[in-house]
Amino acid sequence: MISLEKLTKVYGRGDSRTVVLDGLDFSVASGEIFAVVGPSGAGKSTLAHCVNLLERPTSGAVLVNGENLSRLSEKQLRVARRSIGTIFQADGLFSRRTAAANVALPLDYLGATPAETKRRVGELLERVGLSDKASSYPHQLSGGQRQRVGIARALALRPSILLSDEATSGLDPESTASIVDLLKELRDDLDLSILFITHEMDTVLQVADSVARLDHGHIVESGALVDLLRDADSDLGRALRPRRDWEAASGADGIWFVSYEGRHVRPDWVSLLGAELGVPISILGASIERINGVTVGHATLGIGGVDPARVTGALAALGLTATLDDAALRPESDELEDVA
Ligand SMILES: Nc1ncnc2c1ncn2[C@@H]1O[C@H](COP(=O)(O)OP(=O)(O)OP(=O)(O)O)[C@@H](O)[C@H]1O
Repeated sequence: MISLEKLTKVYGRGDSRTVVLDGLDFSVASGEIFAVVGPSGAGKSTLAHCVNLLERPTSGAVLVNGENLSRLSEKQLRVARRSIGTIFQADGLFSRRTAAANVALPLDYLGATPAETKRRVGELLERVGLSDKASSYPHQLSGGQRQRVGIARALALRPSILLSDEATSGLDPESTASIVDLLKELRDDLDLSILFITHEMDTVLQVADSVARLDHGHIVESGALVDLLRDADSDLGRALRPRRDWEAASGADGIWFVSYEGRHVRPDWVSLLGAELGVPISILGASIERINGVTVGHATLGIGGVDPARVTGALAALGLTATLDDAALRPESDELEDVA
């Protein structure tokens, strides 16, 4: 478990004083992937550097399993940092070392015996599905494979926390999906707390259990991913939902946007809704995803010529809530562009 308590980072003094992180409070439990999203300049990189104590916070605390890392001396910190493994956007591999030798680096640094190192590196490469690439050099690996080597190296010292700083940015969708699957496996098998910092909303949708949105150094919204997606009033939930539905809907009349959790809803709810309202319903966009073991559906419906209160009532009778579209909800509004 990692907790931030009133974490604050200020650069400069006097007129050039900039508060980059302003009293952040959140925790990432063991077995949880907590994503932090935010626009450029929100403070994401600064947060990553403060979490692994590459930079000292100006005030506030970073606690790992109850130990306050921000109070430790440099020497104590070197030991404590082993509990946090970090993966970066650029995998940071040494080009003249094989995959195995890259993974071995932290073990070499700690003075592990060659036999111990060999055994552990073998385990780690197997863990990330690269046993057959031990002798390959970074340039002989794909971007996704290089990132797997980076993950194996981050796990070498058995951390309880994994910090992912834009680790999937720049990867193609297939490699991203495979890294996301690997992170979820690691979360479950090793009970890791994973702090996943990114600007990629699509990836958040695939990977996160919980999400926080950072803006100008503040957490402006946070919650469980499933709850945010179902909350018709959540800006973050709206920004996270698949955009194709909105594109399909633009320009049409009487557009309703519905998000629902599958287990509470009858599969034939759209037909039932049409029968209740006595009008045809156009399905302008729909998608169903499994998110953290829960089926979450999104549907964009065209329902013309019906009093909105009747639509809301009929949806409520089916256990659904919905938003009637208006311009302010469209992702092309500045506000939502900023979120991503
Ligand atoms: N060493 C520094 N001195 C002064 N200001 C800094 C320093 N490092 C970062 N900042 C400022 O802090 C703010 C947040 O920067 P940061 O790099 O953490 O944002 P970010 O969310 O990671 O952005 P991006 O997604 O573009 O990388 C920016 O306004 C930046 O100019």
